Amino acid sequence: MRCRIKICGVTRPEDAVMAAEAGADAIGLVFHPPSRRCVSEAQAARIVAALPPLVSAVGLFLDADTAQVRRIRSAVPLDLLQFHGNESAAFCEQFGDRYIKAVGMAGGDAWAVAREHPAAAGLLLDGHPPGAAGGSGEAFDWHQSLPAEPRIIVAGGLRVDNVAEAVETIRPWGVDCSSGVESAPGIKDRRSIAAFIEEVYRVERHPGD
Ligand SMILES: O=C(O)c1ccccc1N[C@@H]1O[C@H](COP(=O)(O)O)[C@@H](O)[C@H]1O
Repeated sequence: MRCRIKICGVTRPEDAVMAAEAGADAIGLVFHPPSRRCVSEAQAARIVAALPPLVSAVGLFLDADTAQVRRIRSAVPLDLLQFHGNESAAFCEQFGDRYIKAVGMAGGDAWAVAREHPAAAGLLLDGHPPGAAGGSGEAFDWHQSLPAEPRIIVAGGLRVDNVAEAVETIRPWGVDCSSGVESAPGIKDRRSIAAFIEEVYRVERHPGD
């Protein structure tokens, strides 16, 4: 089974196209105003409009209120929602969209979040402490015991030089990378994205190399 790849924190249409052309399965749009990668609705709509077919657009929220999520959903054609804060299952499910629930692995309990969100399409394990924002480039201990779940997405501090170890150790459904493929916050780097995606493909073809 091929490990899916999401490139998150995209702020420019050209970066979304570049990621898709390099092989990304999904791109992420951050709707969290304090983030340096936060996009406006208009910016997000332009990015999604530039995406080729069969590449998903994921909208990332962090403890946003219902009205904000609804407003953005109706302005931007998103394929999936990603909730990166302390959102309850009832909150996440109210929108009727498929969603990914993030777990802050620095002190977070992945089993508890998995139990609390049986309807989540994905469980994204990130390196940040629960309650803090993600996108900080912090990895978590991939060798710790994790829920045996088919829907795990590994995030947090992934880069071209460590993604192979994460994939080999956890064998996740997907990986998600933001700061590790940037030249500046929100500005994606073509070579880093291409190298990152190639590395995921390589480790799947030649595990253990
Ligand atoms: O990218 C951000 O600014 C951000 C802000 C708030 C919550 C999450 C955020 N990013 C997500 O965090 C993970 C890991 O990112 P990184 O690769 O360690 O930089 C990923 O899903 C980002 O989109």
